[in-house]
Amino acid sequence: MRSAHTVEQVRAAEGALLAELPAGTLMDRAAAGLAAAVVDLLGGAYGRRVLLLLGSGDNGGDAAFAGARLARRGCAVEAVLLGSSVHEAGLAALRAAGGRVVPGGSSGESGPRSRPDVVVDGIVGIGGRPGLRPEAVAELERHRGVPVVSVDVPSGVSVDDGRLVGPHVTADLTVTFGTHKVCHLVDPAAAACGAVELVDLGLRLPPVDVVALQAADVSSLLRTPGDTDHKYTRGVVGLRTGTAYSGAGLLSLAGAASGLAGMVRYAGPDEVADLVRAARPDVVVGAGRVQAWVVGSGGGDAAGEDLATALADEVPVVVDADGLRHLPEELPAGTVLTPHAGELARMLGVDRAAVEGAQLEHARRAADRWGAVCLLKGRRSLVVAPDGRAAVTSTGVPWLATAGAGDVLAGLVGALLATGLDAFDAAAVGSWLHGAAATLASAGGPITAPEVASAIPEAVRRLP
Ligand SMILES: NC(=O)C1=CN([C@@H]2O[C@H](COP(=O)(O)OP(=O)(O)OC[C@H]3O[C@@H](n4cnc5c(N)ncnc54)[C@H](OP(=O)(O)O)[C@@H]3O)[C@@H](O)[C@H]2O)[C@@H](O)CC1
Ligand SMILES: [K+]
Repeated sequence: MRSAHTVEQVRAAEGALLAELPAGTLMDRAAAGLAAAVVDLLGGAYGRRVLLLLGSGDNGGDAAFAGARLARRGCAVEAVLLGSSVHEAGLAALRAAGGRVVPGGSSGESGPRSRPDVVVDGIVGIGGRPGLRPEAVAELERHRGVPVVSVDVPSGVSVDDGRLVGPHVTADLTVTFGTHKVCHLVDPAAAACGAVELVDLGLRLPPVDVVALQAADVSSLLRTPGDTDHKYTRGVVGLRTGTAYSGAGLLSLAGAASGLAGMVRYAGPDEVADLVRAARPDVVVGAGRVQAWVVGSGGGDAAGEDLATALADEVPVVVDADGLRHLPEELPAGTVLTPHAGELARMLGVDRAAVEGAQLEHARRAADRWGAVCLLKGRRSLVVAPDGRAAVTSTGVPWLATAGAGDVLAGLVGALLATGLDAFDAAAVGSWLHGAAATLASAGGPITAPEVASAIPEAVRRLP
């Protein structure tokens, strides 16, 4: 499991370790990992040109000490000082190793002589305020097109919630220390990190609020049938979907009928039921006992009634699409809401752009407001529990942004709920498998929602 900690948690863990270790040990570990990552990126050290952008804090210190290591390995290292002060020990080490300070701004005679092979962003780390100063923006602009390695975090992003406020660095690689920070996992900041590499510092860290499941976590959460299981003990998922738009109903069925639950029931209107019979002989048509319901996908105006009927059964419910317009004041624990940014914006009475810019915050507001799990769909879908715990989905491909993919997801999450997973795990595992199935189906090319549903069993087979 990839875990992200808050700045406060990192500071506390760092403080405890600093008290036990000789001065400079942690920064030395950080700088060694950073220098190694830069060499990996460059494919070597000797003769490579490295430009360091140094701010006034320890983030600049990390970059300067890494620069000293790179200079000793034969890199030509130059540094532009962008802070109100500089990490003196780091700068002294850099100079002693042959690195030199050059002025920023327009390239004069004493400025950097040639285009660097890599820019190392040591402007600010976890002590930075969101946004960048104009000199930093100008310096970054000057080296546009050169690969950027950010130290700890891309400078300028909002570290603890993944928001982007004002200018920020967009990195190709971010080398972080001790643990992931929220901005490495949560969009939109996560998209500014590029690849993220974690350097272990030996910090002793507390339990976390934000995680990203990995394949092994999904594998251990998934309920696989045992010898004595039959279809009812494996769980029955029911769908009241497609009441207005039968296509969405069929897609939610395709997600639900991916083999994870023991049985799928369809309880929609007769004309859609006829289509279901023709398309899916494995689906049982007609209402009956279920362990979880899926409502809302393609529900249109009937979604409110579908939701009320499903809630009356007192089993967990997935509420998707049109169902989200009919939420009661309170929902039972065990409900999963699956909005995209536009739907969440409407639910909370805010602009879509506000949701997209602060995804974790808004998903938490909805989870808290309705006492339900909120699965906010996006490039990195977020699953948030009413107590604030969050799981970020790191699987998937941009091709997954396609009509009907959300209906498949709702059905899949319903099937997982029916197998007995709690709402948070069902949403997190479902979202992970949905992304993994999309990646498999895509193989680099375009995909359709039915193909994503068809690839779910293969995504499960490939789990460790
Ligand atoms: N924790 C750990 O375990 C370890 C941490 N380590 C490292 O330490 C880093 C944290 O260092 P830190 O605390 O010195 O803060 P950091 O982010 O470098 O700079 C803050 C200073 O920058 C300034 N400033 C603020 N906002 C700004 C802005 N938008 N734009 C421009 N400038 C801005 C402001 O100073 P000012 O210029 O305003 O005087 C402020 O004081 C951490 O990310 C990691 O790299 C590792 O060495 C190993 C172990
Ligand atoms: K940085």
